[in-house]
Amino acid sequence: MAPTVLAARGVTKTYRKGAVAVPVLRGADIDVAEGEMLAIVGQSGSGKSTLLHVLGTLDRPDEGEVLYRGQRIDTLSRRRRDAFRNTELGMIFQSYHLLPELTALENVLAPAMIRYGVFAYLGKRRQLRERATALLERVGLGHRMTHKPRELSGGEMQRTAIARALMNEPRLLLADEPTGNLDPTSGDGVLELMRGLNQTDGLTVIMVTHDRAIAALADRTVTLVEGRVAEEAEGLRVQG
Ligand SMILES: Nc1ncnc2c1ncn2[C@@H]1O[C@H](COP(=O)(O)OP(=O)(O)OP(=O)(O)O)[C@@H](O)[C@H]1O
Repeated sequence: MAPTVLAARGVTKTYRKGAVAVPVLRGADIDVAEGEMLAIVGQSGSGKSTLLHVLGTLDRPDEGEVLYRGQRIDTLSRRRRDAFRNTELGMIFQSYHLLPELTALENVLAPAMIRYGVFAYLGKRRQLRERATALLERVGLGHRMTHKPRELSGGEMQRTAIARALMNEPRLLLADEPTGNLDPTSGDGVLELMRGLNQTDGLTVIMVTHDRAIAALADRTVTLVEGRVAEEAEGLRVQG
């Protein structure tokens, strides 16, 4: 059994809209094993994105703990959480979140610029550009390096976002409805790419989806029900 790389313990999260409290997570527990591809499913509004954001330190739980290799990460300062995300995690989103004024290559380089700071970045520029170029080639975008996001298709934007997520050599890829805005063919390409990164490079992947056919590509599926994480029986997942 592979060791746990990321875990949530008893996580609660309630959003407040005026006087109304909306409890979203009510004691969620999850263990993500090193090297697995895990799908998180659940009805719309069940808290899938909230859980992913908490696991990825974009959001803090009200109660409970988030652990990375056994160390608390939810209690880190904002600065250390930013650094943690920059070096250990790659994240991709349904709407890509690329910087519109930058080319595909510059978007992929951005995490390295943040990691090293401008001066150190300039010193390593050649090797970092080589890495970014190789990543874009790997995701099939060798011919789109100088295109800006508006000049790319949805599938190409998501591939660029994946290349960017890989720039700082993360151990984990967190994906929130990565194919939600894509046509089936582009979506399949993005999923194949993620599966390949998991199987060939050993990247641990956590993917939120509302689509059980997509979840069936993962090694394991968990469901969010009433703010808690329910493990699915193997047969249930296959039947979808
Ligand atoms: N920042 C916020 N402020 C207030 N309410 C929020 C906030 N973020 C999420 N919510 C509410 O929390 C609930 C869970 O949202 P979340 O996006 O985690 O669900 P989800 O399972 O990912 O949904 P979907 O599949 O529709 O994307 C929803 O009712 C949502 O309206």
